[in-house]
Amino acid sequence: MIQRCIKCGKTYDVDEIVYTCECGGLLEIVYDYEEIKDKVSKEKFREREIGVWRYLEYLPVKDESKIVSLCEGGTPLYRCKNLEKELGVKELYVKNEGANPTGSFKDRGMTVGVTRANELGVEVVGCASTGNTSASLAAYSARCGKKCIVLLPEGKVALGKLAQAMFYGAKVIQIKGNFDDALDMVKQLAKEKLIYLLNSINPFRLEGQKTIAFEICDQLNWQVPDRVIVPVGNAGNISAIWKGFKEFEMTGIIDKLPKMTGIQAEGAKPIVEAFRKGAKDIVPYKNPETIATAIRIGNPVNAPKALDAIYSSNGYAEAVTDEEIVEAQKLLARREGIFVEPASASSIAGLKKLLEEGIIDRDERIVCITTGHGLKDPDAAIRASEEPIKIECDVEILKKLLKEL
Ligand SMILES: Cc1ncc(COP(=O)(O)O)c(C=O)c1O
Ligand SMILES: N[C@@H](CCOP(=O)(O)O)C(=O)O
Repeated sequence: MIQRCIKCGKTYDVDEIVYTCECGGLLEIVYDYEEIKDKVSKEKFREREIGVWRYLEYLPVKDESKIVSLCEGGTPLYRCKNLEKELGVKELYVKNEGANPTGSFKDRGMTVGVTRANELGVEVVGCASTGNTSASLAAYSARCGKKCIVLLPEGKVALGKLAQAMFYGAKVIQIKGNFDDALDMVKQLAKEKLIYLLNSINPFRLEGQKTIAFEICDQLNWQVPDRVIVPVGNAGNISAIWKGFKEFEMTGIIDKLPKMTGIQAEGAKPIVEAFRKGAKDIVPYKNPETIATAIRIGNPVNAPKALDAIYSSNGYAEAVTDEEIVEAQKLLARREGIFVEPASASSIAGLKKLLEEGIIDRDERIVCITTGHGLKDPDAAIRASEEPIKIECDVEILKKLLKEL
């Protein structure tokens, strides 16, 4: 197992604390896949609880006694027949990552990233966040008694997420800037070795997130979807999921790969713009803006990995408006009973748009990833809903209202 630069190929020992290559390239964890192939089987996976650690052989952990877990992963993969009818698509699933312990997919990354911190014996962990990363890191660091500092863009973090980071006991710092500014600041702390950085620039964290791909295959009884649609912000998740599918293919668990499709918000879409030009690099947004605060990111650190996932898989990238996001959020709640936060609904909004544009074939087997729970952002949900009706304590009035249902 080594850390390898995706740009120049330089390798680093796994025990070295390094976030990017000296050439500036992103790092990834590379394993001996022949060795993994000999150790794993579909039957062996099934002997373990479903969740991140079912796929232990693919995870960068040397000392299992150091694992920090809150039973993450094992999230439901819902077949969505009502939406299939509504949108006119043959086979649609939603992988609901809001069902994780702190309500987002970040827990998959944190169980591995914080385990890594535990193995290294670091005392202070930190991150910049639009909310979910901080909630998750605060919980996992509490679980193993580490100090935690989180930097948030003031006034732009959904209430539920802020409450979580505060309540789990992290040192919460709000800055007068956006997420990208906050990330620059914590990167500096990490460079000076003052914190162990657990944003998705850390390749160990992404190893946990790739288990979304493993679980999708497992839950579909080892069939592979034609397409996976993912909301994109800092672009770690789509990159990690793609790595997961590739590793399952390399080790003989599956025999095909899905088209990776990334969805950004209209006001924060540097990856979509790069994709439209066929470029490998993005032009960052200085002032990203969207109701989906989780993906309000102008300079996604994992853009090179995400663009590679999209190009190599023959996938696609599209942007959706805030109105389309809210409409999709309601659709998912009202047709399927799945309540997600706005950023999560962008995968559904993107699906709808790409079907209408004829980019997605209606016969495809599709998995949309919904990344965070609806209760993370109660303000957004209330703003998008009708006011509750207020009445006197009179059952006759109530009966009249019942008839209007
Ligand atoms: C709910 C939610 N959805 C999507 C994203 C985007 O994921 P990524 O940054 O890995 O692209 C994030 C955070 O980044 C998030 O919190
Ligand atoms: N939406 C994210 C933004 C940070 O992304 P990360 O994957 O690099 O930690 C958040 O929840 O903070």
